[in-house]
Amino acid sequence: MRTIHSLKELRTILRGYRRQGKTIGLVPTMGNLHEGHISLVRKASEAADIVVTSIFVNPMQFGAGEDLETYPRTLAEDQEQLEAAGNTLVFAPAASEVYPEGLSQQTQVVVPEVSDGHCGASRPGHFEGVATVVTMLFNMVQPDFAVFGEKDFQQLAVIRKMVRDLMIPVEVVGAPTVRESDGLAKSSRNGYLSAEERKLAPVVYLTLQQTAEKLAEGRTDFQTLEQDARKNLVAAGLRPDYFNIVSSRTLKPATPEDSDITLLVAAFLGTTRLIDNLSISR
Ligand SMILES: Nc1ncnc2c1ncn2[C@@H]1O[C@H](COP(=O)(O)OP(=O)(O)OP(=O)(O)O)[C@@H](O)[C@H]1O
Ligand SMILES: CC(C)(CO)[C@@H](O)C(=O)[O-]
Ligand code: BAL
Repeated sequence: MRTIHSLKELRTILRGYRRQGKTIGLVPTMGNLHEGHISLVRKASEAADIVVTSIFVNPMQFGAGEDLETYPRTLAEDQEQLEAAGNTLVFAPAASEVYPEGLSQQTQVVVPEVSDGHCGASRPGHFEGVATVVTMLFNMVQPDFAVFGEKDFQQLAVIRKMVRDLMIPVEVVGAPTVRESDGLAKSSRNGYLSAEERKLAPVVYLTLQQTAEKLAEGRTDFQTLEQDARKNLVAAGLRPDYFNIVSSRTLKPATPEDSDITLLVAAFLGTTRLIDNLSISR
């Protein structure tokens, strides 16, 4: 497995693979890898000859006061895990390689509507940063397909819409959320939790499950269910950012006619912001 920092070198190597007729799968990440990321790499390696995992903490998707500076950077440990998972190339560029003219000069990709609510409302500019860097990664790697986790449900919806609208010739593949044994979705940011907070964290998934059960029983009083879920999180010591019951297709508030419904949640435990989701069909 090779680690490449320069775009020029990446392009040269990938050109060689493409000439040999090899298929390329991309797994975009911000590093500090865990079993969730590794499941994406394994999925990619089942379908592609060459798997490229990018590791880049993208400054454009972080807002003021967020954790850009403190976000864990653990390249050596990440490389070990990737090697074991059958990854071919690690692309770990510096910010100056991705944004040579800085952020303010950068063209941006805006994906309206689907970016608007939920995390998009709480983190203004976040999905513009994600859509822009993912477009750039697609242009840098030119993969046949790219794998993204369903843990970041809205992000996946934004990327799918962007690829459709801009006719980007990359297949977007979703992969299920990998969880700890107590249900907590694996996330790099779980590492910020104190031991005490970590014990409380499973309530996020538990609340999703309890609400999904009520929906499966046929309840359509969505606002009451959302309020109850928020109260449940508060009672457990969390500070909910949002708990929204939406149409899985549009991410707009669910209606009683919707058969595919997704529950989206973001909540703070201390200063750590956790996100999760659960989809049901009824
Ligand atoms: N538990 C998980 N299961 C499946 N995929 C995951 C999981 N966690 C992250 N991913 C996916 O891995 C890719 C890279 O995500 P990222 O590097 O932001 O990891 P993260 O652990 O979600 O970090 P953060 O704590 O910053 O949200 C994304 O497509 C994301 O959806
Ligand atoms: C897709 C991504 C790598 C873009 O920076 C990031 O948002 C992430 O890790 O989910
Ligand atoms: N996994 C989403 C990346 C972010 O929170 O910035």
